[in-house]
Amino acid sequence: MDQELLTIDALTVREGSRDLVAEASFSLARGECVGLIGPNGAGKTTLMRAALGLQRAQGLSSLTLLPPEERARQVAFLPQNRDVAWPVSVRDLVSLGLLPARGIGLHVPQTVAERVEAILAEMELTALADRAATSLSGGELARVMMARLLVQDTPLVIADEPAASLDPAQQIALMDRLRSVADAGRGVLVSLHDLGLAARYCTRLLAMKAGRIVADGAPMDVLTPEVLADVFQIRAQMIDTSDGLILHPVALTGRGG
Ligand SMILES: Nc1ncnc2c1ncn2[C@@H]1O[C@H](COP(=O)(O)OP(=O)(O)OP(=O)(O)O)[C@@H](O)[C@H]1O
Repeated sequence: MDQELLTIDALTVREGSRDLVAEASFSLARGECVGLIGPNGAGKTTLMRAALGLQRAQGLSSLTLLPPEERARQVAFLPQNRDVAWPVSVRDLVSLGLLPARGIGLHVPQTVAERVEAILAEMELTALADRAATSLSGGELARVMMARLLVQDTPLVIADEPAASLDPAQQIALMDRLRSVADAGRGVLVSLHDLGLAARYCTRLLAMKAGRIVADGAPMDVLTPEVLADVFQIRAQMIDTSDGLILHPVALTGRGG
């Protein structure tokens, strides 16, 4: 079985005279939960979209070599923009994730319906299944979008800031789920702003600064004082506990600095 789920080679996204993503290269193998970290505007979303073929780029992404139907079976994507334009029910919204599997039409095959109910239950969304998605709170909608992502059961999952707007318990549940996707032999690429979650749950981190991947490795090898200062302009207190690494960011200077 091919272990590589994604290969990116010298991927570059140019806008005018600026490289939003500059010569990004990495591979992602089965079993990996790769956290993409970096400050606002570093290029994380642009890199993910270019890797998926949603944004024009130079260089190689193995996903863009696949025909559209095969790409849809290979990768599921959670975009940062979670706007829902119509008052579609939660159940239907999650079911839409399976469009490549079920085809367009009103008829939902029994196996697809069962899978949707199972993921709704797993994500504690059964009670909300008949609610209009437009009536949900931000955190509830984030969980629905996660359910729509996970229902697809693709070898590769790409999620852009899935932890945004979730409460602490839901953030932990989300990261547990993403990690178990990787532990089951699939692969995850996830952008995160919470460096503590990234350190505890990711098997590997990619740090981006101004469009470039400037560090790639195990969390402890990436979250060094040098990288934290250079990429994030912070330092951090790190405590190794039985619950995993606790990382508390503080400013380089000033209060707490
Ligand atoms: N179409 C565009 N034209 C010009 N600049 C763009 C375009 N799209 C994105 N950018 C710029 O590219 C940079 C990278 O944006 P991107 O959304 O990839 O960053 P990010 O790391 O995901 O940031 P955040 O953490 O804030 O979501 C930003 O400075 C953004 O303003």
